[in-house]
Amino acid sequence: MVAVTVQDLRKRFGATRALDGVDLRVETGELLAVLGPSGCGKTTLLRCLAGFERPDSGSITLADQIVTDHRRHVPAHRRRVSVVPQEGALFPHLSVGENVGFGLTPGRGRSDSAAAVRVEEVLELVGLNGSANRMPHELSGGQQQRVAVARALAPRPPLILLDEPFSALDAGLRSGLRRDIRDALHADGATAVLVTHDQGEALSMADQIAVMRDGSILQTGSPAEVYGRPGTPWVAQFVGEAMVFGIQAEGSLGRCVLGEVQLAEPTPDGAAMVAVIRPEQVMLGTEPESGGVPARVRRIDYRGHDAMVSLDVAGTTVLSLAVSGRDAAVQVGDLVRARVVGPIRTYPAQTSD
Ligand SMILES: Nc1ncnc2c1ncn2[C@@H]1O[C@H](COP(=O)(O)OP(=O)(O)OP(=O)(O)O)[C@@H](O)[C@H]1O
Repeated sequence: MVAVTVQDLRKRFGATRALDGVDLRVETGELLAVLGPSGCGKTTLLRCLAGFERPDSGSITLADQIVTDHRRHVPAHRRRVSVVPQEGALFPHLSVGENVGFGLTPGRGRSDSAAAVRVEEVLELVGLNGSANRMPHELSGGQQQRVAVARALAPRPPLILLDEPFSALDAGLRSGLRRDIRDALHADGATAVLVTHDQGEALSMADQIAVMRDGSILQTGSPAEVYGRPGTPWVAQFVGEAMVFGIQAEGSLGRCVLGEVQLAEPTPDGAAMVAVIRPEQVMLGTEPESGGVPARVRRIDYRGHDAMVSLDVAGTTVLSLAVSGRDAAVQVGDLVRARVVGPIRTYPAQTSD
């Protein structure tokens, strides 16, 4: 079932086209991440969904109700959309329980005790059971964001908007928090849109990713689809590490700076193409019979369980991802061999983005 439909949404600020025809669908119970670089229009899209901003044209349908089109603009407070901002969302003078229960007004068939049960339920979902009587200043930044998510979940809104909710937190804290918040949203059956410029956040949390650039959605798909079958070289480079090389293709084989490679799809002979190669597709060997092409190790960025190895291959910089304890151990200055494994995706050379 579709929970949110956005059609041809447009919004200009003076000469800037912040939204340039955005189309989007979010299924009920799904977490969709809108991923794009700074200034691509993510916040404007989020504000239009929340009802804080009125677009110039296009429509938004929320739970089968048109909330924005050329005639209508349902105001924010009547959309029942919950927003989890970057930080500082809690009322400092209210306890955790009072913060979470804030939107749960008694009446309309809801009793105080039902509200209290719901408060405990959502606090448990975000891993903060038994914290209802604590005050916000007694909590860490990560715990405060958990409370903000619990508060967003509590009234069972048709849509929860998360605006880079972990950007103010330490990197070390973020991965566990992302996992817990994703699990809490799923366990409650919530429909959510997360806006972020952080590809790691989008890949690890989202059911679907919509990649945005210059006010438009370039590609929508599952994290595996967007990473494994990027629609354009730009998407490949924005979502993960990717190298783009010129390639001479002949049927299902291609020749590039890394030698002969297998192509994911046959290419028309003679067509000008580029290849997109990910660092994990470049294997290093230390023996002459390893195959591939000669490469000089220029730099190693060690990251613990893996290392990003920067190579010079005939004057071109090539990256290889080496997994500790599995791949060849190399040193800066070594002459090695670099070989591409697996099928390579190609794109017409004129595809600039
Ligand atoms: N109220 C406004 N007045 C004028 N220009 C605006 C306004 N809001 C946004 N813009 C412009 O619209 C474009 C999109 O901005 P938006 O904030 O939606 O992007 P973003 O992807 O959320 O960026 P960031 O990640 O940096 O927050 C930018 O060029 C921005 O300068």
